[in-house]
Amino acid sequence: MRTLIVEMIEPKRLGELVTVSREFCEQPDIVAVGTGQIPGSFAKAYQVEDTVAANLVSDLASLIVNEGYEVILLTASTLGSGIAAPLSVKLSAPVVSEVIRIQPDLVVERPLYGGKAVASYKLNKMPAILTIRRKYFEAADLQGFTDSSLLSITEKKVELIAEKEEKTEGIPLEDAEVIVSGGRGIGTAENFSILQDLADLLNGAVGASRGAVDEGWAQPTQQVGQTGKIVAPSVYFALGISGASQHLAGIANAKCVVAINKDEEANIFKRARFGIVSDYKKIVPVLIETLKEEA
Ligand SMILES: Cc1cc2nc3c(=O)[nH]c(=O)nc-3n(C[C@H](O)[C@H](O)[C@H](O)COP(=O)(O)OP(=O)(O)OC[C@H]3O[C@@H](n4cnc5c(N)ncnc54)[C@H](O)[C@@H]3O)c2cc1C
Repeated sequence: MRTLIVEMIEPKRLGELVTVSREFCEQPDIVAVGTGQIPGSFAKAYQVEDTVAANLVSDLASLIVNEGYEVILLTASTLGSGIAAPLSVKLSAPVVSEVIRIQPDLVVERPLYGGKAVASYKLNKMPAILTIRRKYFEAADLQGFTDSSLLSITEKKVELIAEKEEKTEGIPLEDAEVIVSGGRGIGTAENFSILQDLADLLNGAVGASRGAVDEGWAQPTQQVGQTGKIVAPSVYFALGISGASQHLAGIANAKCVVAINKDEEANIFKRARFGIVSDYKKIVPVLIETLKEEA
């Protein structure tokens, strides 16, 4: 099937979409968004520097119709979701968002109800647009680079006039292999510093439940869950977090969850591979000391 990837030039994201594309075709085409060389080997590559979704939709739609693409793959990101919805309207094409698995015969799966269920959809009409949830597909190893031709934008509906990088310290939650998250059970904003110490030792990042964010102990950007970040670390520490379904929705793809909670009935223990029923203040300092000795 003729498959088109539309994505920012970022090897990991492109690699994940290339893996997905192999379910539909041997070699996809790409519209690479941004500047720089396009990593990997694509049948045909177009490049567009404009990163504003609203500006890309009309010309993307024309390209898709002219070239006869059948499957359009984007990441479930701000850009991908920003393109997918209006593109679907313009092409009268179905869109399935947050896809986590591709099954045979054009069946795709996505989580529902904050990860409590998985829904399967059969794609009956082409072109079909899929946004793919990050970290559910192993990124393909992209060798070499592909030359591209320019995809010109006919109408700049919105102009990006400034981009100011927000200073965030440490590793972004979405990329972290280890996350140490705290909830309302942490007790105070100051107590979060011990979570940072543990995260630093493990080269990880500090996350939080909405409970902790609502208390003002952590930043909204640190919130994990249904209305926060969807993360997929190798190890996720949940300290003083009860394990509400909305929080669990954010860690559905975490490989190993370690929970420390005073309440042995806490729901988080149902999701945890390792659970310690205790006050985190007794456990975390010991963990930190042990890790320092091992280092
Ligand atoms: C529409 C909607 C969207 C939501 N989105 C999100 C979201 O994205 N992310 C999210 O996290 N929540 C979200 N929530 C809120 C969610 O329902 C819970 O209220 C929230 O996750 C609770 O946070 P918590 O576990 O930190 O707090 P609590 O539920 O108050 O739990 C605190 C836990 O800490 C334990 N504890 C206390 N002291 C200690 C100690 N010293 N040592 C160890 N354990 C201790 C307690 O036993 C308890 O289990 C959402 C809710 C709604 C309605």
